[in-house]
Amino acid sequence: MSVPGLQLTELNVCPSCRNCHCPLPSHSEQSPPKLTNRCEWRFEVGFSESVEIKILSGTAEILGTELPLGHKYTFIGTKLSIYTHHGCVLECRGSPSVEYTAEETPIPTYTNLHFALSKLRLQASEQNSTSTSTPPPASGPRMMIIGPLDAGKTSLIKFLTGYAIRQGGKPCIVNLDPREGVLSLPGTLTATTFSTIMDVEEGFGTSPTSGPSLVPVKLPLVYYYGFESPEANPRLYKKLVSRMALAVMSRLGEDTDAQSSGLLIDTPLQFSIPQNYDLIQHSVADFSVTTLVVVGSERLYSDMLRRYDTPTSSISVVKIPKSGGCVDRDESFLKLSRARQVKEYFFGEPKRTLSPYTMTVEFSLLRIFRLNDSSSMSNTSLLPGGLDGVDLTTRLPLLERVNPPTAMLTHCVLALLHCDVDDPVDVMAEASVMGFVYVVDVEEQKHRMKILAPVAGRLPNRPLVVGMWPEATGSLVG
Ligand SMILES: Nc1ncnc2c1ncn2[C@@H]1O[C@H](COP(=O)(O)OP(=O)(O)OP(=O)(O)O)[C@@H](O)[C@H]1O
Repeated sequence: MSVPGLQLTELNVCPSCRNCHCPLPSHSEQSPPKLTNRCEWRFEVGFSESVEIKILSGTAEILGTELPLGHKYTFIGTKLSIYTHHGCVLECRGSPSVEYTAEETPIPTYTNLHFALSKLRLQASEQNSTSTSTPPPASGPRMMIIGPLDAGKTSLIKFLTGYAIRQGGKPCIVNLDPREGVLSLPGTLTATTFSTIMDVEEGFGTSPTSGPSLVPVKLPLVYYYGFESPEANPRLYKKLVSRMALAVMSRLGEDTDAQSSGLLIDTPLQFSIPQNYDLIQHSVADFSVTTLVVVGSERLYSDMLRRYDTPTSSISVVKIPKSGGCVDRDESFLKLSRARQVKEYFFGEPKRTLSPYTMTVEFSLLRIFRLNDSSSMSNTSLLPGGLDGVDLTTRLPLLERVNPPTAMLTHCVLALLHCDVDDPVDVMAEASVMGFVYVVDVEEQKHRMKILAPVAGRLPNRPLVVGMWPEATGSLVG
């Protein structure tokens, strides 16, 4: 039971000395969990708890990132595992809501996949070092991971990224899943070149902020999609994927190391649904994918084999089992996780607090656009124009001006785009993102709104776009 207002939670009573009222942490300190070789210690931590973990001896890693001895890691609102190749002893302070040791783990399979990719990287690198042509002729593996919901796609990407970095690689991570933001907010598609260690407490790490960080920050290229699923607006989704592929390819062409390290592409669960296989086709073509990895679905694997494992295709299709540690995340967990991502973008996290800046802006100085949801036009055959077989969704503009802004925007996140306010809406929709602002309040009567921005200064004269994802959060201010 907690005390209202003080957010104090009841002390966990130690099971070994029922009445002593000592919190579990001190006891877990006395008997630290010991892991034998090739074991995973899986744990889950709620959003109202925190767990501190330290490796006391041996070797251990979290999704491919090695944990140094004696460093304290703090986890809040997460579901993870610590794996050891050779055994380790760890200290755990706090009480995870779930924790157990698993001897059956897919990590050796992940490791084999890493070494297969590593061989391809080495071949590309050797070829590039002997060639003088620009751009470098050989590319490392371009791998796309597909699979159903919570199959462990993102975890496998993190693992392969961690191992590639440990071998001195510079893989480019492309996130095509708008449900979760990688180094950005949910609702975005991103591409980031990773050459330094990931922050295991934060998932992939942190993007540039105005605060100091122990782990080197990464600079992502961000596009705003603004919906939860690619099915909500397939036209915009495909445009952004093509735009991103173009930018990524030209970036890799300028960097031989990144070119040899190749791509790791994460995809949303909708790719695994048969009626959306054209999304796989589109992304495979745009990114010139060479390896398609299917996680946790026999049917999807067999469908992909039929499509891509043909004598004329140069794509290899690989099957990877779903990890027993993958947990279904319920909607409330995911919602809290998204709200935390938005809050951390503006206010930082306990180890690195940020000071956002609140400003009041007149409506006349703002150009706000709303993304159109083309799924609302799916019944076009019932409309007069739909009878001639023309898809009316292609006639719907991608963006629509919100003028004047209404109270509906309160507590929404707006993306500030890298383009001109007078550009055509189709150009705007494909522009990359400069940053995000949060609408604190809309004063309709006074024709102005209060905005929270991550840095101080005048809002640039650029278009602001609002979508449906991430959904409006509760108030971040006050
Ligand atoms: N070995 C493991 N031990 C503990 N938790 C794990 C393990 N592998 C994955 N998880 C957790 O399971 C959840 C689902 O995994 P992950 O995000 O990798 O799946 P996904 O297929 O990318 O999901 P989505 O379909 O939502 O994109 C995550 O919370 C992840 O941290």
